[in-house]
Amino acid sequence: MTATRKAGSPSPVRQRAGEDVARRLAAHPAVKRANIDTAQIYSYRDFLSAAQCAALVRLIDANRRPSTLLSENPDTQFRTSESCDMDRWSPDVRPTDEAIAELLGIDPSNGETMQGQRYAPGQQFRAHHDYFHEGESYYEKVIEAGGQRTWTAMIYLNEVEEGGATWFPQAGIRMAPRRGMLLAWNNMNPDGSPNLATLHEGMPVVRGTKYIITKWFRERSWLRA
Ligand SMILES: O=C(O)CCC(=O)C(=O)O
Ligand SMILES: [Fe+2]
Repeated sequence: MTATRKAGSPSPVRQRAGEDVARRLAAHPAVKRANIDTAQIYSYRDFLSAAQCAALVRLIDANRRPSTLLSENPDTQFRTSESCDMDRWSPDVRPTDEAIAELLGIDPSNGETMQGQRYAPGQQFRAHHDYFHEGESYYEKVIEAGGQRTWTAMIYLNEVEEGGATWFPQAGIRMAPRRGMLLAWNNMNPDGSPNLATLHEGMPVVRGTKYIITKWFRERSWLRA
């Protein structure tokens, strides 16, 4: 694989989304950019308080079901966690949901439903891209509502005794879960085409349980009027 290989088409709208959000994050005193230039990856250490994290963990425990994948995958071990949708209008969810959109400066309606994820020991989410792959059978359908995914935001809700790091093998970044820490990255290149270097995985939990929330943003409004 060469660095010039393209994973999809460029887009002025997604180029703008990359620039606008990056400018906003760069101006935020609590946000740090990872020291790499192949991808835009940012962290914010204490984005949520311990109490906010605990409340979201309780919601995940109450609503979890096996996680799913968009494309059929013969590897049954690809994503073995449990997930739940977090109702954006619920008073327990709305402040966090809106705070993420506000931090990134993205219209909340571009955000998909926030998901909670829970990984028990041995559970993982193998290396994948969050963007939609052009040419996949699901592509036309998912693009209809909101278009391509641009930014991902993720928040760790607890500390994990061992394992469960988020690893970007191509970018060379590995983040250990830390309660309250938010990670955000642009899934696109500067020209708005999908960025192969955003490949990432949720490594297997070894000891403890890992709780996170994940929020994916689209290039247009995802909510239907
Ligand atoms: O569990 C992780 O650290 C990564 C989760 C992830 O990649 C996702 O939910 O898209
Ligand atoms: Fe992901």
